[in-house]
Amino acid sequence: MPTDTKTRAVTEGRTPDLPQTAHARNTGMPLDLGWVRATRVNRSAVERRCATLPGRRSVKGAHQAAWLARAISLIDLTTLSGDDTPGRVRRLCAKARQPLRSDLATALGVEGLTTGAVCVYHEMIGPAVEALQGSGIPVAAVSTGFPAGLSPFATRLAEIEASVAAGASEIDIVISRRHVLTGDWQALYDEIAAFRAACGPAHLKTILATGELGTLKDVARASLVCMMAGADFIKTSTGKEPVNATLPVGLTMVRAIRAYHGATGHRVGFKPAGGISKAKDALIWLALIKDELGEPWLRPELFRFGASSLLGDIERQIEHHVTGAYSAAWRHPMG
Ligand SMILES: O=C[C@H](O)COP(=O)(O)O
Repeated sequence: MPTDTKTRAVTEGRTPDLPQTAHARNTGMPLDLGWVRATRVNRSAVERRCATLPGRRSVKGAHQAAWLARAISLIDLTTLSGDDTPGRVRRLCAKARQPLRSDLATALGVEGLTTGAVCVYHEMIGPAVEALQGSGIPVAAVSTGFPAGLSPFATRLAEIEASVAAGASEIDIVISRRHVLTGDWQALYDEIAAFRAACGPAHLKTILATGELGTLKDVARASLVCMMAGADFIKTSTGKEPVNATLPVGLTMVRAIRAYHGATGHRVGFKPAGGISKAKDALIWLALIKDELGEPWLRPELFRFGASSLLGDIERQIEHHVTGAYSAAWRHPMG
């Protein structure tokens, strides 16, 4: 297909232009222990459903490029390394501002496309805020003793407040896994409600660290409790657990979001994170969200990928779509 035909098809099928309706924050609700304890998950049904996703939902050509462009707009471009430096964060922010090479963005008709956010540790908020000035791209900070979440409670609250004061408008907290593992739902609710209060205007993303929760039933119950306590997003993983974002965990969480929306009218966002590094996997996640939650969730206010290396692979696939050739992965550095 000649490039101009491809370009037109992508532009017609482009998806980042969804109407940006105002999104009311989840205000939470009192802890409903009856609902929490009655929640069950049929693991084999979930696994069967997930097994059908990769084959059934493959999109090709211009549609695939359009979905990949949409995926870029939904990435929390992340660096969470002990050796992060202001220079690395500035390079990452430059990538967030212009995630696609300009000839590729032009060919797809997505000039001005940016990632959904940049996600960093507290000490890197300053350089990120400075580098993103004027771009409208939010800075997200991981918090509350990320990734284990085992520092003193007062320290975790103070960390949130410090990150908001430093300019983070999204706070990715880690929950106390022990509250889930011991079934202490009141303690989990109280913790998340306090984190939400400490966030003030910043949006609260609650990381469940699902790889450490044991069962899908507890993933569903923890998801509900976090939403009842006022989470704006529920997020799978820190990226540091041995098992991170899996489709069964994702399906369980989005069904909890759907149930909560049905009961309260509040739309809570979803962020799969950790180990999502291939464009084809991003497409499967988007298909899952479209099937289970529908189009309203496919925008940055309600869906993000937490990913440090996904963008590079997406850029390679888009380059292949536009030019017919693949470039080496090293030509798409992140930071
Ligand atoms: O929240 C984001 C994750 O830490 C990123 O994980 P990743 O490095 O496996 O993409």
